Amino acid sequence: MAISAYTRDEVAKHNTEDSCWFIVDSKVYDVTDFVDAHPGGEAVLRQVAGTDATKAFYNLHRHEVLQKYKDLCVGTVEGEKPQVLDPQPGDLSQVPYGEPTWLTPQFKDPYYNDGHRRLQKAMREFTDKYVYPEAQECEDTGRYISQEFIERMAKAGILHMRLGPGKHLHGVNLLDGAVQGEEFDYFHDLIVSQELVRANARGFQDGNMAGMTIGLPCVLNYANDPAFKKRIADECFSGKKKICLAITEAFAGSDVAGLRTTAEKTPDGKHYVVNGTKKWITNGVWCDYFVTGVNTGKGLSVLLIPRGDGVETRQLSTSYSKAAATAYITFDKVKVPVENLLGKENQGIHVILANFNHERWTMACGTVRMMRVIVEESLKWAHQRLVFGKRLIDQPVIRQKLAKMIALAESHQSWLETITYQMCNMPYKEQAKHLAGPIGLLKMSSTRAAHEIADESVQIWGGRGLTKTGMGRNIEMFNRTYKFDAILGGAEEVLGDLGVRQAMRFMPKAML
Ligand code: HEM
Repeated sequence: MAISAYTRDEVAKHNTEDSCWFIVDSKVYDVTDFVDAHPGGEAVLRQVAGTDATKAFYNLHRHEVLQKYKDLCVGTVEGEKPQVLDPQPGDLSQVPYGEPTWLTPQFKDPYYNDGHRRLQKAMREFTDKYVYPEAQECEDTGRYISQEFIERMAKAGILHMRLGPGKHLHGVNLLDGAVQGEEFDYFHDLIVSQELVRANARGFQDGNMAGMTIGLPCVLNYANDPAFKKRIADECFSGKKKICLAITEAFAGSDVAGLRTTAEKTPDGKHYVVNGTKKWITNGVWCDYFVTGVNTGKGLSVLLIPRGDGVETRQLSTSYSKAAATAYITFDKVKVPVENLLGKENQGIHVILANFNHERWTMACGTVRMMRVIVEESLKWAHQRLVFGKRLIDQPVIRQKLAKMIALAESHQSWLETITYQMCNMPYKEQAKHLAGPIGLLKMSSTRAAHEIADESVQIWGGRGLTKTGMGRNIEMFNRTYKFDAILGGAEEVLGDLGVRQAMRFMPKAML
């Protein structure tokens, strides 16, 4: 349909009961049939009928409202061009500090190659087109991730990529050839993690197969039978079956030696019988497989327990969305074949520890990207919000807050990239020795920085930063949920201590 052009005088005539038009950013909107449905009420729209309502609109709405209601746009103002950026799926942000340095055209960077850039572009488009709408709906309603969406990710190779570099990626079609599985390194991994976070829904972020990301590596690395491993991997990577990691209990969190879920062998030696409970198990509500930490008498063991007789899961209500499907699980005389043992009996601690660094590093990737989202949102808001006749950005106190937020986001991205570079260039076994400490410190420091950014941003946004809908909803979401990263995967204090204890091991006899 051809877009009509109207003069401002023509628009001005549409200020009657039967015809209500106004201008936003040189575009003409006919809201005559929408006034009754307008969430902000009819009166406010009637007050601006026939006028240019650009300032009023952007003081009260996010730009995406206009994208959602684009059908109300009937034309443009003759001789004028819209000034406000209209981001499309896949676009990079043009807001200063809205993207990391390597995605900012005027800067050079030492780490990323063409393959990384191709993957970033493909992931951004996928996230904007498919992840964002699914994430926002699930986050709001608490609905669980849909099977259709899981299969879409499986087809694009995203489920494979979530586990990081490795043989499981070889020969897999990754986002229509954006990257070859054989080339996939930790910078690709970082890109996947950081792009997915842009769906701005912390509960859904975990609901989006986080259990698989931390549970399936235990099977890939520690299954004792190749056929068994292949079957479980195929089922999970295709999205047909879902898997999660079930270690934590109400009795014991980080202290895995205190686990009270027991597994006793049957007299014929063919099964374990499992009894006990698990708490805060991400995705547990809808999972088919539980990679479970159990006490086998002389130590900890890890079993892959399929959902079946004696396994019950129920939803826990936490401060993020129910879309995360966080579960309380009970195992009541559950019979598990001995073939489902991962690693060796009583030596399960190795199975659990092996993936910790990757999990923590992935969480740091997410936290650091979310910090940047908050910086970008706050910069936009400070430029568009008018109070006492001035923009917020014109107040020195607001600029101070932004300066602190930008510095925290930028410095943590740089530190993250330095560590990622080491991960790319160090054998996995060496990483446990040399990088567990730095990764622990990075995660600890990122979540402390997130705490500062959440706090400062709410002060900038005021009531909107405390409101779940509308302009400040991402600020509200971040302020409510940043703590998940400060607790899950190792609490800040535990990780800080780990970082210093690792340094102590390498301390020379250096005297002052
Ligand atoms: C095409 C034009 C418009 C559309 C599609 C629209 C849509 C909406 C929507 C969806 C909301 C709910 C909050 C949100 O999601 O952001 C809202 C709230 C609101 N709108 Fe509009 N609106 C339009 C124009 C305007 C204009 C021109 C004004 C004022 C002059 C206005 C005043 C308000 C107010 C006061 C609220 C409540 C804000 C709050 O709770 O903070 N709207 N509008």
